[in-house]
Amino acid sequence: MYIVTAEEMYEIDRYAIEKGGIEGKILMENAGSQVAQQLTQTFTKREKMAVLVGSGNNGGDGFVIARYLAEKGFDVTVFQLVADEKIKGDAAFHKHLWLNTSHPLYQITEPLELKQHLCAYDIIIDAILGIGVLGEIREPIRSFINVINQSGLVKVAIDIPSGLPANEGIHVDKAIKADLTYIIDAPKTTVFLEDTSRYYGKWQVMNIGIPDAAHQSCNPNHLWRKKDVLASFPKRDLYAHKGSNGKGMVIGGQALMPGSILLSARAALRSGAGLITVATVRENIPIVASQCVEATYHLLEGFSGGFQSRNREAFQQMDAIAFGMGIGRQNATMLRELLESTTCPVLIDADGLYHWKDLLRSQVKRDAPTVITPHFGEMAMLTDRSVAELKQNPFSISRQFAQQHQVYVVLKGKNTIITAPDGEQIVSDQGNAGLAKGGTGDVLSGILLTMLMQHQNVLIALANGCYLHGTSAEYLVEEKHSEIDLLATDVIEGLSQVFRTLS
Ligand SMILES: NC(=O)C1=CN([C@@H]2O[C@H](COP(=O)(O)OP(=O)(O)OC[C@H]3O[C@@H](n4cnc5c(N)ncnc54)[C@H](O)[C@@H]3O)[C@@H](O)[C@H]2O)[C@@H](O)CC1
Ligand SMILES: Nc1ncnc2c1ncn2[C@@H]1O[C@H](COP(=O)(O)OP(=O)(O)O)[C@@H](O)[C@H]1O
Ligand SMILES: [K+]
Repeated sequence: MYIVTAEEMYEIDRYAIEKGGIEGKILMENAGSQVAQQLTQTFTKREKMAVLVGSGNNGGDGFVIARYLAEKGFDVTVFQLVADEKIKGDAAFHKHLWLNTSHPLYQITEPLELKQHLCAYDIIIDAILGIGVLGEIREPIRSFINVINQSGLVKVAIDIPSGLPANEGIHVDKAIKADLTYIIDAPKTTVFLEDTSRYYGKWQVMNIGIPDAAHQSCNPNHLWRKKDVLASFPKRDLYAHKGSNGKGMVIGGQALMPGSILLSARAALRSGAGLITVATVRENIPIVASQCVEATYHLLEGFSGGFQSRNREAFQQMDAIAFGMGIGRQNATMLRELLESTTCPVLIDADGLYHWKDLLRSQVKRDAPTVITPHFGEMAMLTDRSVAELKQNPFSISRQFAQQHQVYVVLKGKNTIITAPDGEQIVSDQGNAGLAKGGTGDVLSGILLTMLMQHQNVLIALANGCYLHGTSAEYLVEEKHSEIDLLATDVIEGLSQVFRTLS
């Protein structure tokens, strides 16, 4: 599935119309008929529906929806919230078809008038403003939105809740707070931001027959789904041996933090790693080894001094390395030497990100992929921005940072945004609030480590890893646990069930 900005959506429509030869009127017919079909399955004929239409093509969708609902015997009325002359083109065409049905059309100019009418209805279909909204919401639409939000009725938005911008980085002035949104063709960027996602309510994407070539013409971001994992997940070879399933190392764990490295190692093993070596300080080895008997151990030397040649030899045998879980914030020497002396992918997480920040000013020479996995707080630290600024612009800040430093960025949150050094982006929206606990990030690092050792394409490996992590939490909360009691260790155990659905 794709994720689009408003500009990309217009480009996709243009391509479908000009190159695909599908007229805009037909796309609008498809959009309206698809939404109407969903509405007839979700609501009953006892519920009275008010379709509110504005001046643009979003309003055009509204006329089509109303026509199909009426055809199916639903009690539906259209309220036109703009002057007649504002309705043009494809929307005017579909308004004409609605008028031909001889069902009523009321033109409303006053918010109070709308309020009085709405008393007689159960459901509002919001087709007032779509992705063409620009600037401050003008009167009288502004007041209409207030009336709708205060109505207490069920609000179903078409494509996007009216007034909400499609793109990140735009202040929300005034918008409908929908209970449900039927998104046309592809989710818009604001579906994935903390502040704006709440306006959508539940959402569902309507396929309106736009050819895939139209999407590919503008190379939009991807939303990673099970079918993408199934198409890209490496198959186990019948004659596989532990070497062919990848050798990986997790480096971290101060004396007071054995848990994080243990979680990463166990998650890496549960994700199918051939061999995992835990590199940690002497005090941790018996603790971690007692709970992770499948791993081998490397005594980490040179923590406070230089890089030991024993370390270098061990690191160079690996297919991928994860660094930083519970390692403490002192001394970036080891990370620098690790990055410069290895040719395998290196993933940097947790405290390791503080070491990496120290290295940003000096040039670290590296040809192999480097992956960083910050949460929003760590990303704010790395980019010298506030968390609030990041939450408003996570896509553009991640992209700029990944391109500038030539790294893969996994920006973790409810929606995890994965960015390649060339700017390509994938979103993983799996998971739930049960993951908002200490240790789940360490589990993710272990899963990603294994994916990195087994997949040629780093971006896809990372997207698959995030899918496994989030889906494990979803299955566990559906069947066994709750978001309250779920622990990081459960997420490791839950991986078995996710893998079974992939074979
Ligand atoms: N071929 C297409 O282009 C298709 C478009 N579709 C629908 O068309 C929508 C986009 O259509 P449009 O580009 O006409 O955009 P809109 O439907 O969002 O309408 C834009 C109009 O809204 C008004 N407006 C904009 N900003 C405003 C503000 N701040 N305050 C008050 N009024 C404001 C202006 O009159 C502007 O011309 C999509 O969201 C989707 O619902 C679908 O029908 C599928 C096909
Ligand atoms: N509300 C949420 N919904 C979905 N996933 C979440 C949520 N909160 C956290 N996560 C996921 O949980 C993990 C937390 O990682 P992190 O904050 O690094 O934890 P820690 O460092 O304590 O192990 C990330 O993968 C993140 O995407
Ligand atoms: K709308």
